[in-house]
Amino acid sequence: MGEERTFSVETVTQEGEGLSRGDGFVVFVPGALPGERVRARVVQLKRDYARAELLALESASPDRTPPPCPVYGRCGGCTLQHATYEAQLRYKEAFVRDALRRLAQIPEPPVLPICGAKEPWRYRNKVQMVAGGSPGALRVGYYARGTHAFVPVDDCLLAPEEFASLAAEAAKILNAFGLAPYDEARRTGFVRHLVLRKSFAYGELMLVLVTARREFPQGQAFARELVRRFPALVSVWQNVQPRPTNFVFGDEARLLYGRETLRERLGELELDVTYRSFLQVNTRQAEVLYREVEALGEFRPEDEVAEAYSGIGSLSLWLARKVRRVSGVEVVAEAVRDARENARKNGIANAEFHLGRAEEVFPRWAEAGRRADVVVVNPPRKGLPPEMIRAAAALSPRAVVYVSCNPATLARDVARFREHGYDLQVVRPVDLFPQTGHVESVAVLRRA
Ligand SMILES: C[S@@+](CC[C@H](N)C(=O)[O-])C[C@H]1O[C@@H](n2cnc3c(N)ncnc32)[C@H](O)[C@@H]1O
Repeated sequence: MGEERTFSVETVTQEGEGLSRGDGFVVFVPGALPGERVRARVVQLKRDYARAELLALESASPDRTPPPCPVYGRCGGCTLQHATYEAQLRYKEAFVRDALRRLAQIPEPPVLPICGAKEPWRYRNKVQMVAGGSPGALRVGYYARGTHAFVPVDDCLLAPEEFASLAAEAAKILNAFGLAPYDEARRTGFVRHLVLRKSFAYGELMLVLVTARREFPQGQAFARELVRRFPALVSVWQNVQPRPTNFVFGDEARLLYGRETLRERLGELELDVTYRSFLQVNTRQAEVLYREVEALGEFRPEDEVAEAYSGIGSLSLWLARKVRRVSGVEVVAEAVRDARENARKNGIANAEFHLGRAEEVFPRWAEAGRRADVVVVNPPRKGLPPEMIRAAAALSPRAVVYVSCNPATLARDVARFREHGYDLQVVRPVDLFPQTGHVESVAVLRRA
């Protein structure tokens, strides 16, 4: 501990930490890039690894670029702003390839070049901000990495420009109403979060104020004031989260102004998005992702497709136009309702949506003798439970199209699918999250 040394950095992790392996011992140096020699001080020593604080660059990588965001490094959002976008794409391709090598034991993984984003800034259609500051001086921002320490952020460079002025106005109005940020320790105050959404196709805005208590007599006045200043605001909600949890939203909500949903378009699809439904946060790259699913999945007009984790049905509905029938399974009731409504609105009659846990619904289908020509899965970061993999294989599809937001769980699941007779054919990484270490992939597995 405290030792100061020079480290040669070999790779960068998804968390944006440089990794040095001198003498076989792993040292993470946050902020260092592959190929760099850095002076760093060891600040954490564990049995298998250490973490060191970057003091000086002895030789800088040509990938290095000054991070434009003033709170970069303090806010918990971005981890790769100090690398050029071209370098970020190289690193992300390597994350996917390395995970498949290490965790699926595929020496030469069939990874196609990553689809980078045309616009690596201001791409997010949604942000969840935290209320902080003090009574009378409420501000919005984000949590610092891995903690609940408040970092005020005036303008997040991943979010649309109007979010900065909308959040600032909301804070101003709340301060004028004497509404303070909620203080967990003292159990005082009112406002926990501000969630903002934008439809890129139509420019519509939605705001959700998450409060610690239900009583909000100024609610409608708050919404009216904001809408007067932001006519694009079509929907203002209050959500009540009385409990201290990591879930932003509580169960209870009230529409303060306007419509319940935001209108968005993905390709040819018109979507209604409620305030709590999952929509890929990068609208433009979501289209790129779905095009890749369509192209690599090699769907046929006579195909029966089963999609697990279908959300508000955007991918299922995208595919429904190319195949005979799509059946989606999703665990959130509102999302299933949205998906059915979206099917109706788009005049799509060959897509059906089922409420339930995919790992329970798929086995029931298999037991009932149901088959699928292609299974599509798009699970959360933790990937697929083993029973889901078993059930997907039991539908005996000719292919499984796996849309993943986590290369590590993708690689683990690819190895498990192999035990059920499905081999990895191809993977296409798609960058949905520029400036961060996250990477999305479309993997196609075929029956051997
Ligand atoms: C990554 S999102 C995919 C959404 C959709 N395919 C899309 O592209 O917009 C994952 C979805 O899985 C749902 N989910 C999580 N666990 C589930 C489970 N056990 N069974 C079914 N759906 C689940 C979540 O509610 C979420 O909508």
